Amino acid sequence: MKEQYLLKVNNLNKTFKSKGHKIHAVNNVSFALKKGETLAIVGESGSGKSTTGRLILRLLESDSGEVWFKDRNIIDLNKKEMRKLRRQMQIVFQDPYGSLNPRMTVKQLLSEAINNNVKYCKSELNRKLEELIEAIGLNINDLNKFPHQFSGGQRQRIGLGRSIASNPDLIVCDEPVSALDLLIQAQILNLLKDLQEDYGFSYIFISHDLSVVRHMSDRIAIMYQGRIVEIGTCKEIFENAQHPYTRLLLNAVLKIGKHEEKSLTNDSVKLKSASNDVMSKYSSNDGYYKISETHFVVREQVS
Ligand SMILES: Nc1ncnc2c1ncn2[C@@H]1O[C@H](COP(=O)(O)OP(=O)(O)OP(=O)(O)O)[C@@H](O)[C@H]1O
Repeated sequence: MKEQYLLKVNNLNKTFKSKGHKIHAVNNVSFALKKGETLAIVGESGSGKSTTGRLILRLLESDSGEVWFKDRNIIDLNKKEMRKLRRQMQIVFQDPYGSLNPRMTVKQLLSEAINNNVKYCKSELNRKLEELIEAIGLNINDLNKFPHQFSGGQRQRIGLGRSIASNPDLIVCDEPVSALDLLIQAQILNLLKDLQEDYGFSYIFISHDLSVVRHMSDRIAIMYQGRIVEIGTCKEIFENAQHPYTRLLLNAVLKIGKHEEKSLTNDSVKLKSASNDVMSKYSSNDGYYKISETHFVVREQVS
């Protein structure tokens, strides 16, 4: 793998079996990510975004494909090697509440993450705790509180604190703001950007909402039914989208009007029926969509 890429994903595949049906959740997905870069993965519900994120961190095992992180194909690593590497690859979930142990104080939650695979002495741990609580915009007095004593936005800050505690290189953010109201969303997005500036993380930012990723991302990958159908810089996607499905997602954002940039993609039923119309051109007789390779839009070829 070339030096400049932190992560390179090659032909990743994952199929699930559900009630006798086979679902190709991730279908030949390839992309690369540079150090300090943010790549957004956007698509409607069920398009395979979360599965892609989980495969990259090996929270889920792929059927085939490669995931090069720095100079190693992590698919080949054993459990012990992977556990060690996980300090460098973290995930932030939509609902941090589910991943925060309600019986642990913030101090315990953050200390556990700081000490993950490394043992710090007490004074060094306290110094790291202070630095971390300040970085996520909480107060030193908050260290003794429990998760239920915080708002949703504050809980997301704690989740983020746990993810950055090991100073990772890559953070997969899986819909990190979609459970929050608009004002709090903006605060968390700003925090993510500030942290990236200070610490140099690379982000894979998963969202169903193009308007959320617009000010966050260097590049955007559009996913539809397990495939990346278009990938380009933020400017290219917003100003010169090539794929009909990308244009459909953009229409959903822009329909609201110039002044209030808010996405209609939350209305997944409406979007689903519209996308079925748009994509029916590419549909095969057996009911499964086949997006021909010629409609896969890549502007930069990665090697
Ligand atoms: N453990 C599983 N077992 C069976 N099917 C699964 C499993 N996980 C995901 N799927 C299916 O794989 C497809 C992709 O799911 P995935 O969660 O990756 O999509 P998504 O784009 O992240 O959607 P959402 O935003 O709703 O989470 C969906 O059809 C989903 O139902």
